[in-house]
Amino acid sequence: MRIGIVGYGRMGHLIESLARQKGWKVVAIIDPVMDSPSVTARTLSASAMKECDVVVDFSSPESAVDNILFYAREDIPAVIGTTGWHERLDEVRAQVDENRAAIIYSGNFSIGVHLFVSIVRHAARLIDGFDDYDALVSELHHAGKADSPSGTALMIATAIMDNVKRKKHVETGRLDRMRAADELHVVSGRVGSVPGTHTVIFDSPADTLELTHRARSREGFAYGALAAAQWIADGRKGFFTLDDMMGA
Ligand SMILES: NC(=O)c1ccc[n+]([C@@H]2O[C@H](COP(=O)([O-])OP(=O)(O)OC[C@H]3O[C@@H](n4cnc5c(N)ncnc54)[C@H](O)[C@@H]3O)[C@@H](O)[C@H]2O)c1
Ligand SMILES: O=C(O)C1=N[C@H](C(=O)O)CCC1
Repeated sequence: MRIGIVGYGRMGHLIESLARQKGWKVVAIIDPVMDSPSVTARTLSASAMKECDVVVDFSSPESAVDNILFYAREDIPAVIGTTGWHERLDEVRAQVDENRAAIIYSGNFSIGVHLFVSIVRHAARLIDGFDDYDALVSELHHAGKADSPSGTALMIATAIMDNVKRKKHVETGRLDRMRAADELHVVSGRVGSVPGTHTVIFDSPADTLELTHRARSREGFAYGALAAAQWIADGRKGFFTLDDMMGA
């Protein structure tokens, strides 16, 4: 497999080293600012990516949409790990479908988080029948993270909102007021080098239920992204999520 890496930061470096361990060829590394001789180009172009069978993108929230539309236009199968752009999902999906492209995206490519979201979905269905229980999502990440809330926290919030009928809106801001009963508060903290901790709290007057996923390193994200790279480069077309891949 010949892989291109877009964004050569914390995740890009790890993807490179795990891809090489698998015997894949790293044929392009794109980053506008990273000072490294491994970087092959500063910007995306057809010529910079011409040898790639697949691209793995862990870049920045600001560049994600333009990058995805580039992969779609150039018909390069792509794994999008970058977060912070999901509010433009519908617009991006329409263009990807129009180009009959091959894209898989997820706010979190770790298999453990995929399982965690399934567990939360199931727990939310149970909690839906017990009005005494309120809910909250919290996420902690390293101080260098550029976006909040995390893409994972938004996936978890969706799993709760889809299943707890009394929760109708997600609130991600600081609250200088009382929280309404139909709001699901998603809170973010940034500290040190935490790779990613997500907690769901279901709280009643009598007790508290806490579900936590705690990543020990970034390896889980990178392994999942490389599995997705193999899957998306297989000739399939469409705009997929990690759930589609796991379901298949
Ligand atoms: N989906 C997942 O499993 C998962 C896991 C970890 C991180 N992430 C997300 O991946 C992204 C990157 O995370 P990170 O910790 O590696 O960040 P990072 O800041 O360490 O690295 C990002 C790199 O992207 C580069 N970049 C910026 N604009 C670019 C562009 N237009 N083209 C190419 N490169 C560009 C930056 O120069 C930087 O080197 C974030 O959005 C983060 O939330 C997702
Ligand atoms: O380190 C990051 O940045 C992470 N981003 C993803 C998110 O926003 O959920 C996944 C966890 C790590």
